[in-house]
Amino acid sequence: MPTVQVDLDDRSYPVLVENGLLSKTADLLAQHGLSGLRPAIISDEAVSRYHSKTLIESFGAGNSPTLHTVPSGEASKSISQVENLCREMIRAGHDRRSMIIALGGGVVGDLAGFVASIFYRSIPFVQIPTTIVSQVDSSVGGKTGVNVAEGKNLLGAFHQPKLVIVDPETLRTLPAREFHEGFAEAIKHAAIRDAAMLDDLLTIAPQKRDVPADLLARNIAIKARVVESDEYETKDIRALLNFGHTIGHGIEASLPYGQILHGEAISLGIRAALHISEKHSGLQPEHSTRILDLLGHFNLPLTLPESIATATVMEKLSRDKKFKSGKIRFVTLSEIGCAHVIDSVSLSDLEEAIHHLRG
Ligand SMILES: NC(=O)c1ccc[n+]([C@@H]2O[C@H](COP(=O)([O-])OP(=O)(O)OC[C@H]3O[C@@H](n4cnc5c(N)ncnc54)[C@H](O)[C@@H]3O)[C@@H](O)[C@H]2O)c1
Ligand SMILES: O=C(O)C(=O)C[C@@H](O)[C@H](O)[C@H](O)COP(=O)(O)O
Ligand SMILES: [Zn+2]
Repeated sequence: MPTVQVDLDDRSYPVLVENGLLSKTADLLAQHGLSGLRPAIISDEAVSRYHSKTLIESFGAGNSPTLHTVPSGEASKSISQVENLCREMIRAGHDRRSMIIALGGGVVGDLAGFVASIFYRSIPFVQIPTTIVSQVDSSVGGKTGVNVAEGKNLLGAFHQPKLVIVDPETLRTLPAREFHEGFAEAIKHAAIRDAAMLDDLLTIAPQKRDVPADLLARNIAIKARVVESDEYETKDIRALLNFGHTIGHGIEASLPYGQILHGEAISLGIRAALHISEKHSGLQPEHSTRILDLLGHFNLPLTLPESIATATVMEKLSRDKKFKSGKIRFVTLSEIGCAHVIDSVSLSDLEEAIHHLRG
């Protein structure tokens, strides 16, 4: 089975990628030394409706997990849901001998991972991602957390999962819009590290919920290699995974959470970052066009909704975690596959790039 090993000393773990793995979860946990822990599944209502039965049935009669759900969508990535889930788990008798299984997209993974990082001062967790965003990106790397009105992911912790189980078959129940949005992150990985993968992504038919396991695994491996070189984002290497996110997060936080999906906001953020890359890093316009065409292939937005004011995006992005001492650190491409963090981008460059998204 395609497996991506994430090597992080005593926090290392494998990412297993194969159709049908969801129904084998209990055996996989046992094979990875996790069967002695009492499982609590955290999911959202839509994902739970489709997939929690298969997961729970994998445990048979013994060690049956408890199930805790939140409403579907970005608004659930909140500190109030963290408290609800922790209290529900305490009432269900969970303690330090428990583990969390996050079953869902990036919202569930980030939320459940954060709960795991603080519950009884931290318990282990396993990711079972069910969207493209979460399969290629959020389930790997240990960034967990929640949003606040002031901005995206501003509260959180680094907490690596013990195991990631990717079952591409779970994607078959994803609505079209949610399937498409995930490709913004997959395209981001190719754009920063692997030009050839752009052509492989173009072979995916956007109307089908079918992504080859080996292509998923290769895309996941890009993220894994970056995380291994800079787990805590202190060396300007992991920050490269933020390509498209400075303006993208600003756009996402400018509307009530969930109105624009994360991948959709990142598609816009990538277009703005390409524009800045042409001005500041010598990116050739035809390279931008290649990436924009691929975003278009997955029906991703490239034009900013009129209802979003530039000033609001500027205010939200001012809290970007990459900024240091008020200085903007921005991720650009000099060519496809070559990303850099630069500090020559000014506030007026950002404003101009947001304006560019209106055309
Ligand atoms: N931690 C990280 O490194 C990281 C990386 C990328 C994104 N993120 C975060 O991930 C979040 C976005 O994740 P997402 O795009 O997966 O959103 P999501 O988790 O909200 O899922 C999107 C929608 O699809 C539904 N859904 C999920 N899986 C389904 C399935 N298999 N069948 C039917 N419906 C399904 C969900 O109920 C939800 O309504 C954002 O909060 C973003 O900040 C985190
Ligand atoms: O894992 C990372 O590092 C990333 O930057 C992945 C991003 O796709 C993801 O959206 C992440 O949550 C953004 O990180 P943040 O630190 O800017 O919140
Ligand atoms: Zn992202």
